[in-house]
Amino acid sequence: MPLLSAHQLSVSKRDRLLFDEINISVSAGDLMYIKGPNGAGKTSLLRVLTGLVNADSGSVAYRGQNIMQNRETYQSDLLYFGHALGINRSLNPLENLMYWCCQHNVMTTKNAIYDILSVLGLVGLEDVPVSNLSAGQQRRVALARFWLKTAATVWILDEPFTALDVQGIALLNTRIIEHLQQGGCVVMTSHQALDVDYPTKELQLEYRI
Ligand SMILES: Nc1ncnc2c1ncn2[C@@H]1O[C@H](COP(=O)(O)OP(=O)(O)OP(=O)(O)O)[C@@H](O)[C@H]1O
Repeated sequence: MPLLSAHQLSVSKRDRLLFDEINISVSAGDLMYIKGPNGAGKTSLLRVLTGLVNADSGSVAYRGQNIMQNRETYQSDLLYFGHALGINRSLNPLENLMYWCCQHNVMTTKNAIYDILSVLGLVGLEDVPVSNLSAGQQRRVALARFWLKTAATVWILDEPFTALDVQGIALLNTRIIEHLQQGGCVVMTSHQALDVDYPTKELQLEYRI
């Protein structure tokens, strides 16, 4: 049985049909790459897959159960990384991540977060307000979630490489592959070619007039 499946999804925005009759099946170890030009509907599709918004028609299932009837389990097994980072710019990285862990029922310690921030190249910046960090450093703070929410099976990632430097991209690539090898699945968009040595499923969305 697939971890995540979608059946006959259709979404319109402002009278424009973005996509229809989309079917998706993603199993443990699968990396699915949603491709398409700006405005094609990639983010809209990802948001439907997270359960944040409803499709006009069709359904999404996690482990064979509709996510609307299975909301709590799905949310606790899901890691969604969207365009908005969801970090408070007045708080420092440590405070942001402690708060995020509380919100998402992730058990952690300050020391564990320090270790992850170190992996992410943020040593010495733990106590600096996020507003004083560079764009790439702010993304790295949010990326710490990939190391924190280890129980999440389904990763849905919208342009996760944005603003990252070469080393940051390599770090994230490695973490994604590790997650897949541990039996997770990933559905993602990216405008840059994926630098991963891993079989990829692809879904191409076209810009419809
Ligand atoms: N809440 C909304 N209300 C109205 N229109 C919306 C809404 N969200 C998205 N759209 C429209 O839906 C279309 C698809 O948007 P979406 O963000 O899904 O595209 P995308 O493929 O992710 O684009 P990009 O590559 O630029 O990120 C766009 O034309 C956008 O204007």
